[in-house]
Amino acid sequence: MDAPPTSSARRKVARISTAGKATEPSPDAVLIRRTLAEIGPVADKVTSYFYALVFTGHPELRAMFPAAMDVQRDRLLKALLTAAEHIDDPDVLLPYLRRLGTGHRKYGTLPQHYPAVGEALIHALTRYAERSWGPETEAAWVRAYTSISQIMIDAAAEDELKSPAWWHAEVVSHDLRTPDIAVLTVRPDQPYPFLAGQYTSLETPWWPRVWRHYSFASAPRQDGLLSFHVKAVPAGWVSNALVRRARPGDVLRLGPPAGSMVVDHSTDNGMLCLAGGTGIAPIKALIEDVAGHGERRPVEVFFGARSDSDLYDKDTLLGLQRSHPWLSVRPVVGDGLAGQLPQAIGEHGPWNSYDAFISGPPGMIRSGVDALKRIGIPGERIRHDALEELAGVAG
Ligand SMILES: NC(=O)C1=CN([C@@H]2O[C@H](COP(=O)(O)OP(=O)(O)OC[C@H]3O[C@@H](n4cnc5c(N)ncnc54)[C@H](O)[C@@H]3O)[C@@H](O)[C@H]2O)C=CC1
Repeated sequence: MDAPPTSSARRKVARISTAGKATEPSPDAVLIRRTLAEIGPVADKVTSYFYALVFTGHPELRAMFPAAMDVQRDRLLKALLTAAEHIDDPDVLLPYLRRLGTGHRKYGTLPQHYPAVGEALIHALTRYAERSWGPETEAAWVRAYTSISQIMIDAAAEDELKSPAWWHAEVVSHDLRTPDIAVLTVRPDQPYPFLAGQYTSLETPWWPRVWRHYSFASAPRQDGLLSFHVKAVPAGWVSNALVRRARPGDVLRLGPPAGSMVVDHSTDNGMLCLAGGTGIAPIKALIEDVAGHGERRPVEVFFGARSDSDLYDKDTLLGLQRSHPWLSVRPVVGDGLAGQLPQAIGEHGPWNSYDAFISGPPGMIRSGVDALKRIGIPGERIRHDALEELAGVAG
């Protein structure tokens, strides 16, 4: 996914970030952050105004967004503001924007749509960042948006040469494991290359243009089938449709794979995996990946669930444990994985030569990262999906 940047993208970021090489932020970054600080408290108003400007100025763009603009509502604006905030940091910015650019292909985004969005952004900021706004600030934002949009456009154009904008995928099985959790297996209409531990975006036929992220629950398979573990969450458009409505024969759409919570096969470090609820799905994929590579590195899984019935995939995991002597799976049942986890991990180990993988609700990921750092695993050896992406997982 995060292929090396094109030379034109590299040039652009190099230009905007020259001053950022030092520890001091560049003058543009200072102005941009001042604007962001000013609009922070009125973010909701900025968001409504921004979308109203986009849709009234360019009604043809409305059809690219879902009918109900709840979660989707502030995604685009938030992504642009996040990118602007990191304008000095090409290491973060480039992979982020390239993913955003390729991910936007499934919405039907074209290069000619970007100026309309840029104009709305500048107008919304002019209105709501009155105190910090002026010609210099405006010029900094125009430069930032020009670079941001060009990187996204370039990434989409490059991706177009090698991948479809989306895949159709037919549901081939639907297994209701608990009243709220289903395991779905789908067959994509074209080969779908991905790595174990990654996730995709998924749209159901019942709620057009409402996309949610789901991790693959298996490593890539010979037969090309993909599987997902889905929990229906209250008011979740996509999750309820997938759990309660989807049946074999229904056709979903999938976006491109994303995520960097993948196995580094260049080491034989042990792997410490923490999973909460349906967060076990990508961990199961990682286990299959290690097994498929014929490796014998220790893999230790702590699988947290609120109750025994939420350990819906325990039998599969215990089956894997029986076949693989290097694998150990420990269910941790209770309300506070956060409270129990440090103790559970502390009873085992030492973990200093392990890489860590965390998957589950955002709160669990946050407290899991803290717990792992406390037992001495450095941040760069802890992998998890981006929390802002997970905000769109549930639902
Ligand atoms: N790649 C990933 O990271 C994936 C993440 N998910 C996310 O996993 C979640 C699964 O939901 P459920 O099965 O309902 O999980 P859940 O709410 O039942 O929680 C699962 C476990 O996490 C613990 N936990 C929950 N919140 C916590 C917090 N704030 N601090 C510490 N521990 C906490 C619970 O005690 C329980 O042991 C969803 O939010 C889904 O979006 C699902 C699949 C993949």
